[in-house]
Amino acid sequence: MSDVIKVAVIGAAGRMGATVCRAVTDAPDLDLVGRFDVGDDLGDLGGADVVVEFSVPTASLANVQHCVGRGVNVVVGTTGWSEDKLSVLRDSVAAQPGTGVLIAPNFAIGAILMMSFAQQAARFYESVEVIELHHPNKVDAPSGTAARTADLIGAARDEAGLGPVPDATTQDPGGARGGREHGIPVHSVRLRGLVAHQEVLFGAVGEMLTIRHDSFDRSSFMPGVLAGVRAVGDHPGVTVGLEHYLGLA
Ligand SMILES: NC(=O)C1=CN([C@@H]2O[C@H](COP(=O)(O)OP(=O)(O)OC[C@H]3O[C@@H](n4cnc5c(N)ncnc54)[C@H](O)[C@@H]3O)[C@@H](O)[C@H]2O)C=CC1
Ligand SMILES: O=C(O)C1=N[C@H](C(=O)O)C[C@H](O)C1
Repeated sequence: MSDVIKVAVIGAAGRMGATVCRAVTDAPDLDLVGRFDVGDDLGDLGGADVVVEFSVPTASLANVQHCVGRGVNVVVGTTGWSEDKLSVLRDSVAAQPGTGVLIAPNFAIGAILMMSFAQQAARFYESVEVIELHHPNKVDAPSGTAARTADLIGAARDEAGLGPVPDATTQDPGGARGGREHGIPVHSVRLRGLVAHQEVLFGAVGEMLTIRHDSFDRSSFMPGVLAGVRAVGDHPGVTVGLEHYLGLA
């Protein structure tokens, strides 16, 4: 049984945490050794080799630092990782050489492909907008996936020398044009019945390209989470995006 990976979950009582606990329990090569949620003492993390962290943006950095401080690898799904937070985390990880942290804004394979396709398409289109649609219990907007998608598109546009997206709006008292991430308009919809969905709309003269991904169930994230758990030990340092483990980046 020496190949079995011991896994603990932080945020275990949440929608994602509970789904991860079931997926880990069902995987023959993984052993669920700890479930932690708000207020719990993380202590020695139940002796885990790998921790999966799905909590809230305000708590995630401290939770991940607790794990890293003990040399435990972490797979992080929680959103809200600003450059400032990442920089603090990189310093903590540098003090624990060999420890790996994977931060993935989205673990669904189709969502990773959607971001990759959008990055590829970005330089060919003058106009682009991102629409993300989620369940109404989501606390953050825009979604981590939308922010990441806009960043990738914005960087590709910068590299291609494209200017700002065309937009003649001068009157928008209610914020109908949405927010901006890396200069890209991003719109957040919250609707009962939805799980996690995103459309990227590209426009050029006489044509439009739509790239859409839908997660209808949280099971869609589990193959990516488990792939991260199995591989994080082979990727020391901080990695942002599961695409780096999948040969897509
Ligand atoms: N990367 C991905 O593929 C995905 C990421 N997410 C992200 O995961 C996060 C969690 O999403 P959900 O499970 O839907 O939320 P949720 O609200 O159902 O669960 C969050 C859990 O974290 C717990 N929590 C709060 N503070 C904590 C702390 N200090 N320490 C430990 N646990 C704490 C809560 O009690 C709750 O049980 C969000 O940031 C969401 O955007 C969600 C789905 C997929
Ligand atoms: O809160 C969610 O549900 C999700 N959060 C992630 C995000 O913010 O991008 C991933 C997925 O969209 C589901």
